[in-house]
Amino acid sequence: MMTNAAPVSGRIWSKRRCNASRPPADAPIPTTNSASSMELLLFGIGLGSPLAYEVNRQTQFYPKKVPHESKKGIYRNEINRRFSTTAVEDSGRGDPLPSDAVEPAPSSGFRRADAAQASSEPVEKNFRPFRAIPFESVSCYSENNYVSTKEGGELMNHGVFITGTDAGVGMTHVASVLAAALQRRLDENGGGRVGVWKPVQTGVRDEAPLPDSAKLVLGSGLPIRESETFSYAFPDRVVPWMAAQRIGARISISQLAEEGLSRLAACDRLVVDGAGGLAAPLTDRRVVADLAAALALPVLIVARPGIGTVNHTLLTVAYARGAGLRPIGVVLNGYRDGQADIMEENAMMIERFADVPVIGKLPWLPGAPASGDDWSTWRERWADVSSASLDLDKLP
Ligand SMILES: Nc1ncnc2c1ncn2[C@@H]1O[C@H](COP(=O)(O)OP(=O)(O)OP(=O)(O)O)[C@@H](O)[C@H]1O
Ligand SMILES: C[C@H](N)[C@H](N)CCCCCC(=O)O
Ligand SMILES: [Mg+2]
Repeated sequence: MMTNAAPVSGRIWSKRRCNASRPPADAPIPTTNSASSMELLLFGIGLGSPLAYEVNRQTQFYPKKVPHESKKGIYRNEINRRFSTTAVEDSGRGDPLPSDAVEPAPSSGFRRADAAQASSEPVEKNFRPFRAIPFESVSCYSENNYVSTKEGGELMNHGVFITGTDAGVGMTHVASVLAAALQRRLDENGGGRVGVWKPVQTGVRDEAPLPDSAKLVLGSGLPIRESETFSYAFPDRVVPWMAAQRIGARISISQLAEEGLSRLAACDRLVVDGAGGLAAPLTDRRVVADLAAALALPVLIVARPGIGTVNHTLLTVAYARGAGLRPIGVVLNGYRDGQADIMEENAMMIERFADVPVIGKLPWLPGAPASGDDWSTWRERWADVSSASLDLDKLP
């Protein structure tokens, strides 16, 4: 259940506070190995959960044991409560959407053992996800908030939602490169703060490669803590809805929208790293496009440079527009030797048929660090490449 009644004292994170809490420019960039122990206890603390969590010393934010039977919001990064302006009592399944978008919640939370029961529930036919969450409903999230819908509309001018034509096309890579480039440009023009946000990430495990939240921090070089960059993290590398369901959790779009608006207000530029692509399901009836629409953010589409990308990109642009989103650009990422000609042809066709500018053509730069080491060298190499390859003037 979500209670809208009392704003939580001290939860409103204004721009002023945001700047005040920003580490000094010469502070060491926090890495996954430098967060304090308090910052590591993200799950359960503050929720009164009796469960004790083993903190993963590698990624330092994900509990080693995922307590499937927990009813509290163990899958939600509670550090991000600072971005929440309303008191939230987590039901363990996330919260229903307001007004007519309210969906019938199952009588008990999904558990792994209940998967058969969950899948036997009636499936709504002809379901059109992004029609069900009109932008006006964003005002619900702002009721007790200093961000009004109108201001929220203006905020879209300084945020960008990164999506892609497929999983693995380089969305997180482009998001971190873009964040670094935007910060550099702000620094050269009187200062300001760029934020990065990963609303939902999957495949976060001890043995897995770095999670996207870590890549965003290490790849952008921004002086921010990884623990503050993501909201939901799930162990299985699958579609977010399924990843949540597998541990008996449910992603709350309304909480993410509220959090996103507060994050937008708290920095000068916000780069949001989506998940999977616009049509990737986040819940049983919401897809990534719904989140971008709730935030009213323009979308930047990351696509492959070679064969197949024209079709994938035009489909993504059409889907974005159908969802009421504004595609502001395409980045063709990872072209290799010998691919320049086909990439240029593809860029021309994408611009012609989709009427969206190709604002970046990023080469494949081998040698991305697999672990947390050597990122500063990698970033320096990328700074030169990306400043020549991205047209930031085409962004809001
Ligand atoms: N231009 C590039 N040069 C070199 N390596 C790259 C480039 N783009 C992406 N990569 C590498 O390719 C892999 C996939 O990129 P990335 O994680 O950004 O993809 P993604 O679209 O965010 O994937 P996911 O769907 O898993 O979130 C990463 O290991 C990343 O470092
Ligand atoms: C696991 C990966 N890192 C992404 N974040 C989520 C994958 C979404 C896949 C969407 C699909 O299967 O069409
Ligand atoms: Mg990614």
